[in-house]
Amino acid sequence: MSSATEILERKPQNVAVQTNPAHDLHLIELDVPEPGPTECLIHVRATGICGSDVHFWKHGRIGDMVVCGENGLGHESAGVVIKTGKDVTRFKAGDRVALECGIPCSKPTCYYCRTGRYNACPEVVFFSTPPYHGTLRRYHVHPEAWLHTLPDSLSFEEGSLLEPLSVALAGIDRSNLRLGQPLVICGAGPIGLVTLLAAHAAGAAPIVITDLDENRLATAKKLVPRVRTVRVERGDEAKVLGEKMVAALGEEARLVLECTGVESSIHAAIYASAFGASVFVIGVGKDFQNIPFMHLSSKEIDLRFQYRYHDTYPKAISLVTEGLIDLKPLVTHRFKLEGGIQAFAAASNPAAKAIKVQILDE
Ligand SMILES: NC(=O)c1ccc[n+]([C@@H]2O[C@H](COP(=O)([O-])OP(=O)(O)OC[C@H]3O[C@@H](n4cnc5c(N)ncnc54)[C@H](O)[C@@H]3O)[C@@H](O)[C@H]2O)c1
Ligand SMILES: OC[C@H](O)C(O)[C@@H](O)CO
Ligand SMILES: [Zn+2]
Ligand SMILES: [Zn+2]
Repeated sequence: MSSATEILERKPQNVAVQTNPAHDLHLIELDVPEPGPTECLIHVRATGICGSDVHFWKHGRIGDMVVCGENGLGHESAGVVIKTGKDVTRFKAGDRVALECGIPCSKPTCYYCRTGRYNACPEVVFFSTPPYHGTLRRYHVHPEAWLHTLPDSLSFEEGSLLEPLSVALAGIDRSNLRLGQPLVICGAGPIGLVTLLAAHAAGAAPIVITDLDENRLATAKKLVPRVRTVRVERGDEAKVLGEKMVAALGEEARLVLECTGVESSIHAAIYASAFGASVFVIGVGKDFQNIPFMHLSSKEIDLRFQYRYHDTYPKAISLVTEGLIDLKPLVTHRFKLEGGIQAFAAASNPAAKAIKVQILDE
């Protein structure tokens, strides 16, 4: 028996981490699914916890994506193919893969799929976004088309971190960041930090990063020593905070990558911006937010947004394998699959000082 299929004998329990409308985060044991003709059965070896997983658990919704029943979490995953459907051509048992978790319809009649902007597909199945289950489970069936070969030089953890890196790359790409461009990043959570790594690789200079949390700013400095940090105090007035960002950058910002989704941080980003600047919001937050409308208008500031990503995995894999981006230092906590509940406790408790929590299975 190959080592890939031996796992099913050794660990037949398909343990998964789920939430529900009662915010009851729990482990459950599911049947091992059979792959369809164009699907692969994956042994999920590493899954990172995303802020949105915590959100679906604690708040039961992100915008109009609402937890309505039992909902498996996790969409930052990498693993090993253990079985293939009869029509699968690119993978075999034993192959190491990163999972791209947004599965668009891919129909030629779908404008967004046909034109390549498949993150906008209205029929997308995004694993872990209600009503679809997530990949935080031992065994998961995934369409062949949305698996990416994980080079041997990359660990499963790095494979799972390609997902938040994808978010950052999509934002950076659409923001038109240029070599030598001064940049402000708001928020030094995993998304802000991955954005920092990518912006550093892309040649932004100088770079300022903000956060409320001193520990996260210290992590930013460790990752990119040349970054300039601005500590935000709760209750800081947005205009004053904007001035602090300008002082740290040495000029008014022409581009801000906003990675918190918090209203006051978006305001500060706007006040830090020059005439004609772009404030590019990657963070997600409250359904309705106020904006300093006349300030945006009189300074012709573009307020733009990013929703997930398309075509970023191959780029993300190249950037990591070529040594331009090192994702490994982002992982601060590791748990076994059976410790999934404790993993979520660490990811959601600021006192644990976690950046990226990983759930691993051998
Ligand atoms: N657009 C997308 O497709 C996409 C994809 C993934 C995640 N996200 C979103 O990106 C955001 C960041 O994700 P994350 O995993 O880094 O979340 P996180 O909550 O771990 O990090 C957010 C950081 O922002 C900091 N922060 C909060 N208020 C602040 C303020 N006023 N000023 C400066 N910093 C402040 C927090 O201290 C924290 O370090 C979240 O809203 C997440 O849901 C968006
Ligand atoms: O990384 C992808 C994000 O977490 C998802 O888009 C989530 O915010 C909503 O489904
Ligand atoms: Zn996510
Ligand atoms: Zn489509």
